[in-house]
Amino acid sequence: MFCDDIWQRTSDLMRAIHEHPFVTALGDGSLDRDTFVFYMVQDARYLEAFAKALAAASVRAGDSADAAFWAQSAHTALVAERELHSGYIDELGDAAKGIATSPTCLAYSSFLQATALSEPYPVIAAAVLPCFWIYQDVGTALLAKAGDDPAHPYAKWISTYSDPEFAASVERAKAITDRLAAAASPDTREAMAQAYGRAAAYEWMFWDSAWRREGWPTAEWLAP
Ligand SMILES: Cc1ncc(CN)c(N)n1
Repeated sequence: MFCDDIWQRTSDLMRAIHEHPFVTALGDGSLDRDTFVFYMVQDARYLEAFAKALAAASVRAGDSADAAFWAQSAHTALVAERELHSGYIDELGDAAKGIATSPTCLAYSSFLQATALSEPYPVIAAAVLPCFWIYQDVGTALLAKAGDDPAHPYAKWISTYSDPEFAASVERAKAITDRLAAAASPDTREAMAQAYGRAAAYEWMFWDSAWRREGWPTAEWLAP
């Protein structure tokens, strides 16, 4: 199956994600608050692009149940996930507005939007899959380590991505992607694997860019 294969092929990257200092500090609660807010600001912007890619998948889906799933997921990204973000971002108030969109956030968002606009439907499905699956994998691992402690500073983040309802949506996205891959030509299947791998790499880069609070190296000459 496509998903089993790709999970195997990206296992080194998954280990690096789980071991990244941003992720381990998120899990043990030691993550600096401003670093987390920087991440949340970037993520709120990223989610708009992600939701557009999901909406494109809905438009392109041949099957109406799949179309409804992608449209529902776009709604979840824009409403439920962003609600989680605004709770954390409100703490920073106007200062959040001054945080420039990072190069990595822009690159990942642009990749998803370009894929949504110009690639076949199965490739769009593969490109958005890491956004579901990797977050559920990380959320579940952090819950196992941190436990269900409401006093944990990032409890809401952990419970959002370890939620069984979110896990069900991941299973659905995987099932759709597996079905599309099974019916795809070898070239399309390879393009799906490339798109999945690229998005998974961007997932690591997104944590890393937040950890470094990545800015534009050109900022001293041109405001980003
Ligand atoms: C970068 C990123 N990737 C995935 C997710 C989970 N939808 C997220 N909120 N942000």
